[in-house]
Amino acid sequence: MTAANPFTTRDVDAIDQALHLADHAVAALVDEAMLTPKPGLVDLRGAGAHHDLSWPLMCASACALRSAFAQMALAGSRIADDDDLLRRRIGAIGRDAEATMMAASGGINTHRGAIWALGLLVTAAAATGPDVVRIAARAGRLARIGDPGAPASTGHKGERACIEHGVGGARGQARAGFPHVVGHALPMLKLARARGDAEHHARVNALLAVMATLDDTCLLARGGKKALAAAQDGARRVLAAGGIATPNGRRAFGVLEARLKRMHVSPGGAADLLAAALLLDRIERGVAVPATTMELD
Ligand SMILES: CC(C)(COP(=O)(O)OP(=O)(O)OC[C@H]1O[C@@H](n2cnc3c(N)ncnc32)[C@H](O[C@H]2O[C@H](COP(=O)(O)OP(=O)(O)OP(=O)(O)O)[C@@H](O)[C@H]2O)[C@@H]1O)[C@@H](O)C(=O)NCCC(=O)NCCS
Ligand SMILES: Nc1ncnc2[nH]cnc12
Repeated sequence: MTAANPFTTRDVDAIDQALHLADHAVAALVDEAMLTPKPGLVDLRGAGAHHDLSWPLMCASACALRSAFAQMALAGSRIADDDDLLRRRIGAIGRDAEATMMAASGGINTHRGAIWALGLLVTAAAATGPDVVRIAARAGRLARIGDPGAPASTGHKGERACIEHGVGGARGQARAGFPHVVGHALPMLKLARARGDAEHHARVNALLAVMATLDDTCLLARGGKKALAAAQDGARRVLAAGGIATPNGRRAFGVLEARLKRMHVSPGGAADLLAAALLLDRIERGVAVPATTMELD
């Protein structure tokens, strides 16, 4: 006698979809970590303006988050008719994911902003299908819902920078429906590919398009308004010179990179939003998940 299978075909499909979205999220984080060159950030050349990070650590942190992203995506498809409950559920998974990240990184903040952004996006994608505008809009709606399980204050540097400088930070970006992802990174990725930039150049240009106008609390917390202005101005100059694929753009990129290095600052928020854009790009294009990421757990 065989035991009855407690799972319906719908359950199995939802689990498959959740794992697939989680693999996309991990792959997007790994692609972001390894993208080279990035100004002030960890890349294959080194730790940029950071003293405690490296690309293998960023990749290990990304891989450790697979299960959390899958749980969020599963919640997104299962709790489709009660957004308040869904918000509470993914808040709890997100806080657990932050603890998982800290355990994987030995206590270093590798991906807090990314858990927030990509977590909301995989949750939304599980219920909307591959339309990136709808995914970002639904993620924004979820981010605007209060979470009674969240502490009144995180006490993090980002929150303090938001109060001090009057900016929205990671929360504001999500609540607005990820305008820098949908309106800056993804269009630049498409434009750069269309004009024949190599894929890694297209991705660097997408990062610069985010940096050019983002109120990045990672920069503000470390170097104040001066650092933010240097990053925004430098990114605009590279893009105005034709982007990283051109000789003038590369020269401007060198100037930007040297300036951020001197100031010991890094655009960590823009890096998270690039990863968010790479996630949506993968979903939109129906990219096959590479076998290496499928086998990570
Ligand atoms: C909502 C939370 C993200 C908490 O936000 P809060 O502002 O309170 O905390 P921070 O962690 O300080 O800031 C958020 C991180 O988001 C990134 N970021 C910054 N600006 C923006 C922006 N404009 N738009 C989007 N994202 C932004 C940025 O992350 C990157 O920087 C980190 C590295 O910074 P670094 O200075 O090196 O490290 P620190 O440890 O801070 O300092 P040092 O000691 O090393 O000097 C790196 O992690 C990048 O990811 C900001 O840091 C969220 O945590 C929250 O409330 N979660 C609760 C769970 C939940 O509700 N989840 C919902 C489902 S997902
Ligand atoms: N590549 C990177 N370097 C530093 N901080 C980051 N946060 C997210 N990605 C990052």
